Amino acid sequence: MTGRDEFYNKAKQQGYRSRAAYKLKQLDDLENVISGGDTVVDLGAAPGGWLQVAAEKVGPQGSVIGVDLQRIKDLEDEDLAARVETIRGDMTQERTRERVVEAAGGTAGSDTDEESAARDGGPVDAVVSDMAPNVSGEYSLDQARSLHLARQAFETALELLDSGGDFVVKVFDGPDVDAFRADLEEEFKYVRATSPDASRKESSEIYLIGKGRITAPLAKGDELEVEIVDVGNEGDGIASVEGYRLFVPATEAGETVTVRVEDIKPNFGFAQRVDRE
Ligand SMILES: C[S@@+](CC[C@H](N)C(=O)[O-])C[C@H]1O[C@@H](n2cnc3c(N)ncnc32)[C@H](O)[C@@H]1O
Repeated sequence: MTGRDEFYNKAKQQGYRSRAAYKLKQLDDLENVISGGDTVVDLGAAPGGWLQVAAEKVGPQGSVIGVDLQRIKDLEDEDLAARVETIRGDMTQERTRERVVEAAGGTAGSDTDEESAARDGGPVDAVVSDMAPNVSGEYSLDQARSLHLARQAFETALELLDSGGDFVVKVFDGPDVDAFRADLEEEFKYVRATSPDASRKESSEIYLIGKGRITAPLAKGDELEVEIVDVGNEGDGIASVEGYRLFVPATEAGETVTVRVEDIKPNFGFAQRVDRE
């Protein structure tokens, strides 16, 4: 029996809408991305296999928002259906992304969504994307389209994910995937690449799992007093704010200085001392 038959038959027997349901189960077994009570956004959700699995895992206190170009039929199981909201739309369109943010309880339409989520975290615990383009058969084209969809999912995740939230994204493997992974690594505690057993053997798809979205405890423009606890390789002083590293030029270890935050990255930031202005 091939892998295809095994998961296809299992899905039929167990009432899942797609064999893909087992991929999400395997990804979740590996990295525990969905817990009871979570709010989950499922991108590229039709026909709904991942939606069924996600709705089971979030339990009665959780909720799942599924988005697809195709219409997604309501789940047959009433308990699961009550936890699921679906949106029909194209995730490459800003309007669809706004509808998803609204459904998740965020404030859509502001340019600062991503910036504020980078500081305070957003309303969502996990964003999972199984989006895939219609394949043309020309691999380099399909791969580029798949990466484009994965990047759209990543932007949505940055807008929506709470601090500590997780991201799962499918992408067809190819040369630019390393750069995409490096971008994820800046935003999450760690990133893992995997091909679940339920993926067809001949498939070139991989899933990247970003675990633990990192958010900064500070925002650009904040002024605060910090103690310089160390000096970096470039000679800048380093302060620690709730474990977050802030680089402050022209300071020395042991000094207490007032600084203004100039730039914020997920892992570290830059500030200028203002007590000498
Ligand atoms: C592999 S299927 C998803 C299967 C699903 N995870 C399941 O378990 O049933 C990929 C889906 O991505 C959707 N998709 C592709 N491009 C999209 C886009 N721009 N916006 C929203 N959905 C998209 C397709 O319509 C398709 O339903």
